[in-house]
Amino acid sequence: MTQTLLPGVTGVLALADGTVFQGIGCGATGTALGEVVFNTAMTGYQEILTDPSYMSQILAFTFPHVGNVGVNVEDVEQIGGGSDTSARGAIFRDVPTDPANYRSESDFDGWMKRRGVVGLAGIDTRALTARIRDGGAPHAVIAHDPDGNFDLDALVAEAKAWTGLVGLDLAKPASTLQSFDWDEGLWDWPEGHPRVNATGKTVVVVDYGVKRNILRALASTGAKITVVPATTTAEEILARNPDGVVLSNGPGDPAATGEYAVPEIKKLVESGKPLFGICLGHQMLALALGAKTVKMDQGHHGANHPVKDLTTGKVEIVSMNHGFTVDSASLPDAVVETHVSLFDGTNCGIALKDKPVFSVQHHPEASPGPTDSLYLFQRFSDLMDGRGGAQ
Ligand SMILES: NC(=O)CC[C@H](N)C(=O)O
Repeated sequence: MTQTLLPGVTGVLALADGTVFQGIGCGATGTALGEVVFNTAMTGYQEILTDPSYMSQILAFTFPHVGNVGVNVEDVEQIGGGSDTSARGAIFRDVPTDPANYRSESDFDGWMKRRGVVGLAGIDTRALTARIRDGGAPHAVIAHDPDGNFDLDALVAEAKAWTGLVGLDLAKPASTLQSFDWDEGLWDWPEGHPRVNATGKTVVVVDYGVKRNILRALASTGAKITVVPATTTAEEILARNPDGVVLSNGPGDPAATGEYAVPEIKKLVESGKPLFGICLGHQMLALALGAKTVKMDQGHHGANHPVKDLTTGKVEIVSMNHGFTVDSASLPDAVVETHVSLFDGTNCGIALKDKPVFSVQHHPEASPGPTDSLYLFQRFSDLMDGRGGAQ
């Protein structure tokens, strides 16, 4: 197979099946390998690109104009690290624009360069999206070279050789190595993120690649928060005698954490402590309860997904970012399905019938929005207070 490089091309996306999208490079130069997913959110590009759950993925934004609000230090979701533990590449319809916003501290393109996010603009993102919709998320290499030197066959071969996210444990590499305390609350204008004086319950958050806004939303309920590494044992967690435990979001295949995380979560469930799982934490909890997880044909990545809370009958518009899902047919009898996606009927939440344990697939912290699901942090707080059930 020989591909023809068009004149003036400085960025390419080479898919494992040999398809090559050619356009204008932006952000960091070099190459990055990953699974290509599209995100339909119209805002929040900085939060999205710094969400650790996008590790080993290349993000295609369906919204065409990106960059107009610039970047700042407040909107970074990752606790530490760069594009090695979040999105590696980004694809845009238009070349990122200069910032025009009072919160902007720097331009988006320069920030991508410093972070090592390889960018590609000027391609037909609608064609790419339609392709992902029809054929699933492809393995690909994104490349940016201002001189336009690309060995397309070699890039396609690299994409083809990658074995992908199934079976890949990324929670451990995305996690903090050391425990730390957290007291920053949810952002509000004009003061920004407040320091919260914790008066409520003590919560241990197990970090599988946690987003800062999960910690902020918890802190804003008054909880005193300690974050611990992904490999912390149930015994070590319980030795801290927390009022509740949160299992965070994170990248990679939940089933690949079966060696170190799932057995510990099982013990946490047995301990009877209130437990709240989010996204990867939800999937791992489901595995610990005996259910199965599978790779989705169509992952969910966006900020306008309708989810129904079956316990109240209410529909919430939520932020989503997942490529694996809990197989609802595999849920054991002790588990109630509490939330479902109104897009495709996939499971979005579970609770245990006889224990204070629940979890959701979507992102209740949802920075930059929507905030419909913030009530779940209160539900967890109430559960720790012994008020209300998990469902
Ligand atoms: N946001 C998350 O926690 C993602 C969970 C998991 N890595 C998935 O893709 O489904």
